[in-house]
Amino acid sequence: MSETTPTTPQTTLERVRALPKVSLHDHLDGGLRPATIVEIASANGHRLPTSDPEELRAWFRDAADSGTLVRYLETFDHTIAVMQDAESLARVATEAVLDLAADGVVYGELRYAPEQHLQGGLSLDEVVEAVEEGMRRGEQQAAAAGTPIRVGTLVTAMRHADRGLEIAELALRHRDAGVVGFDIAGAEIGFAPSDHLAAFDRLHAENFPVTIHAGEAFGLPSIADALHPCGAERIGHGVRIVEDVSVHEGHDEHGLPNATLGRLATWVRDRGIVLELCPSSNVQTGAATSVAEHPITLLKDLGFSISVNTDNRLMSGTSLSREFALLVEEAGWNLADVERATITALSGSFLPFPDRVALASAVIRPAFA
Ligand SMILES: O=c1[nH]cnc2c1ncn2[C@@H]1O[C@H](CO)[C@@H](O)[C@H]1O
Ligand SMILES: [Zn+2]
Repeated sequence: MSETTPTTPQTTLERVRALPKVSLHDHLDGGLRPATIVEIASANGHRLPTSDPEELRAWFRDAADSGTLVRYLETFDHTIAVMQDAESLARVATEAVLDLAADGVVYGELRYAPEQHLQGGLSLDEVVEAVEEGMRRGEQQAAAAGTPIRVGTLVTAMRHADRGLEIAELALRHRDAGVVGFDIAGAEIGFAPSDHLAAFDRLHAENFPVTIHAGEAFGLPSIADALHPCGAERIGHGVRIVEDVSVHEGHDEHGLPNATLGRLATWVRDRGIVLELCPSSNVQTGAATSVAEHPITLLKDLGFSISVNTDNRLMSGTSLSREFALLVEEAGWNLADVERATITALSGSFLPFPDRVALASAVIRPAFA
């Protein structure tokens, strides 16, 4: 950050917000506006911890600050409860697109698990149709507001449930209508990616891209399982790949940390597997101690393909700009690091290749130049 005026956290945040960014890992049901939750809950009778939007915003952040993934995930009961009819699903999707666009995101992938939105009588296909409708509306409104954004959705299956293949088929049915990829999420310990191998095999037989949450609450075996039998194109989180990296004293001739990589970490780095890292979320679930000490900075310095993400903007009280600003303020990142992570995210995205090239050359490169 080379300028004569001193940089403060606020100015860093504003500078990063003005730059075009790419978001790969953002849960639709983890990013609702508190006022929207209050409004829909009062209409559908769902009881919330508080009906004051600002108190509710704080409640989510505090409750998610729990130290374990399982307790962090309990907070989703209150967002999922207000996403059970077509109108609410479309509204939440539109607002998510507008909120990303206002934060300077120019391409985003939003994920959610359709199987969690059936309590009001919708079918799986109706859930996906409502979300896609809301996404298109969001894109149109963002363009009209002068903050153009393109979004794709990732259809997620819950790893503890037994519907992987059915959800994979659902994703395939909507692949030309906005669904760009497939994911599995939920509690990681005890629920291996290969429990859903039939889904991943089916998707790969149809040349459909997959990302898998792995290496967040469980370690290297989870990442290896996601990559090899399951063939994930990207890894959701993957932060615990650092358990296969030993750091030694000192630095090499380029000023980079001396480290030895195990076979799995070598594979992930050398194949350029894009990791969807989510610093603040990891601090809340206990996967990292702080943003300053988050392994993302070591992984960046060692040449891993890292992207920066929010995971759940509501639960972490964050935005993509804020995640980058924290890395700049607390972990020594500069704007070249922000640009590199943005280009990496774009390269790993499930957008068609010519669209990625166009976005990089017409929007991202010029803004950082
Ligand atoms: O960081 C995470 N790790 C694992 N699962 C998650 C994370 N964030 C959200 N979800 C889960 O994904 C579902 C669909 O969006 C959410 O309902 C939540 O249960
Ligand atoms: Zn996630």
